[in-house]
Amino acid sequence: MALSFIKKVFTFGKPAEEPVPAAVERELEPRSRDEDLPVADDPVLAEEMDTAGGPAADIDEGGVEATVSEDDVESAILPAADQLSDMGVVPLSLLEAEAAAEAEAESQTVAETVTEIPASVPLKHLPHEAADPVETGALEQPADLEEIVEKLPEEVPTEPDEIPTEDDAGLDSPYQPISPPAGEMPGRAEGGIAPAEPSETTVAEPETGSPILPRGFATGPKVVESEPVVLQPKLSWFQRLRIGLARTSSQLTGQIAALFTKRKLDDETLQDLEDLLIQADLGVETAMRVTDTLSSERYGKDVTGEDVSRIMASEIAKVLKPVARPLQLDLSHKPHVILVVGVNGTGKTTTIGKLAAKLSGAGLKVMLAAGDTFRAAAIEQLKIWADRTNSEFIGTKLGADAAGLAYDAFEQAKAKKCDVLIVDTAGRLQNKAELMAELEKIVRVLGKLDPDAPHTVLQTLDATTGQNALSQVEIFRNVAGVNGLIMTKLDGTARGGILVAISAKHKLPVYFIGVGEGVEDLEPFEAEDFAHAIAGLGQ
Ligand SMILES: Nc1nc2c(ncn2[C@@H]2O[C@H](COP(=O)(O)OP(=O)(O)OP(=O)(O)O)[C@@H](O)[C@H]2O)c(=O)[nH]1
Repeated sequence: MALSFIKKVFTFGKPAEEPVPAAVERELEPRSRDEDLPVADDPVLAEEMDTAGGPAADIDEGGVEATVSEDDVESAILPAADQLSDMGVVPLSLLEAEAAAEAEAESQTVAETVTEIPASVPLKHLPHEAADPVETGALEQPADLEEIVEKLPEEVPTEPDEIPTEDDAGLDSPYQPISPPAGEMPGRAEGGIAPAEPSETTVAEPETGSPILPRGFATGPKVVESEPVVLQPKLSWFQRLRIGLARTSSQLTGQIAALFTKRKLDDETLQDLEDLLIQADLGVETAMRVTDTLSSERYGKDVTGEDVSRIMASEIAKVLKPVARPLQLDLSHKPHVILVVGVNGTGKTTTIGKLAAKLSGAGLKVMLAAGDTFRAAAIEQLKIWADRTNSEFIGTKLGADAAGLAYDAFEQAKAKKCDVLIVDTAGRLQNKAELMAELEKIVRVLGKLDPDAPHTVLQTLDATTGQNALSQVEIFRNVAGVNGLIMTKLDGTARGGILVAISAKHKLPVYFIGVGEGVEDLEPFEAEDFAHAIAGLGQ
């Protein structure tokens, strides 16, 4: 089963691409980066607190305290009993007597209510109406609810134990949510994360004699969830692709539909369509293919938006079919080295994690090498992916030489008999000559260990960058010998058409596409599916 999976996703055999030139001197001295990488600013919140002084002590002007008797004090503070009722104040003794009378009345009402319930009804089935003291009149319905709400304390004290912590978050995502400190937890009213409310089913206090358990454990019988868990139906890959490309396709088809409302196909409409397709990043070549085919089939006739979408899907598929190829793993090389390159934030590390999940899930031994030595977070992120995917991991200290790390990684992967070594690299803009030279060096160093290594040089492209992706491919291809592409972030962009333009221009294999941040959001690139999804058609 594992082998058939690998065959589906990857193809074994010698890669079709030219081997990377090798035999260049090894240069492994440590170096530091002189390029500024973007850093996130931490917002600082400050709160000022005012303290008000109390009133000054009652001391006479001469600084001598006045002497008064106890009786004087009492008469000065407490008015006479007959004056109290005029002031709307009831002496404490009267309040106590009233409270006692109320309590007696209440217990009588409850007793009456209980006698109305048939003895045969089990307690848990007691009708709410009968037991509700408001309904039964045992408690008076408050006359003015707002008045009561006003009297409630403004802030409900938060138990530290109720606040979810990083430990509670689980490892479903490689990015761990960071809980704010207890004092900064946003309240439910603000729409943020509210501290968990104590549930009736939680055992609040240990029974007498039972051990005190660590936080997160409870004693008592197994708690049954009160609400059934509703499982979301699993979407097919094509459905996920359609959803991911929805912004691209809805914009494109909406504009096409508007163009072809009650219009016969003439030169002007064809020109408008060509402009529209170019603006949608599909590229001049593909735009002209679509208009030529449409013109030869329907010139002078009525045309609907759907007619255009069908022809567009068919022409896009013709461009994409030659590049939709599986990633060839040559397992006669152990390890098969995949070097992952690309501009900052294009999804290199995430894609490596997704690839490692597929490969190790199919039974291959994988090693991940943290060649992005500029960002501590990138090293940590890759380590998390390695742990999640049961892959071997090799990293080095921040600022160390990336080519040296690649060299060590190759030797370790070989010693550990890994099938695949995937080397992450720091993101770099294609116009930064020095950083691009570092990539060249990584390729040279790997080539000293195996003349064919790196066997695959994968470039990740962020679909949201649009036209800029075209020049990214051009330069990375020249410097690092890119021989395969993965396009990420096709979800949430209206610029998915750029993949068609890149395929038409560079004709490099497109192995996978990413339509989300989850581990399952990377799939082999299928030309027909992609063409249909982008044209807003069914499979
Ligand atoms: N929506 C979406 N987000 C993605 C996809 N692939 C990656 N991302 C997100 O893009 C962001 C950057 O991804 P990384 O994997 O860190 O990118 P990188 O190229 O390694 O970044 P650098 O190390 O800075 O060069 C992260 O938030 C990822 O979760 C995708 O297919 N769809």
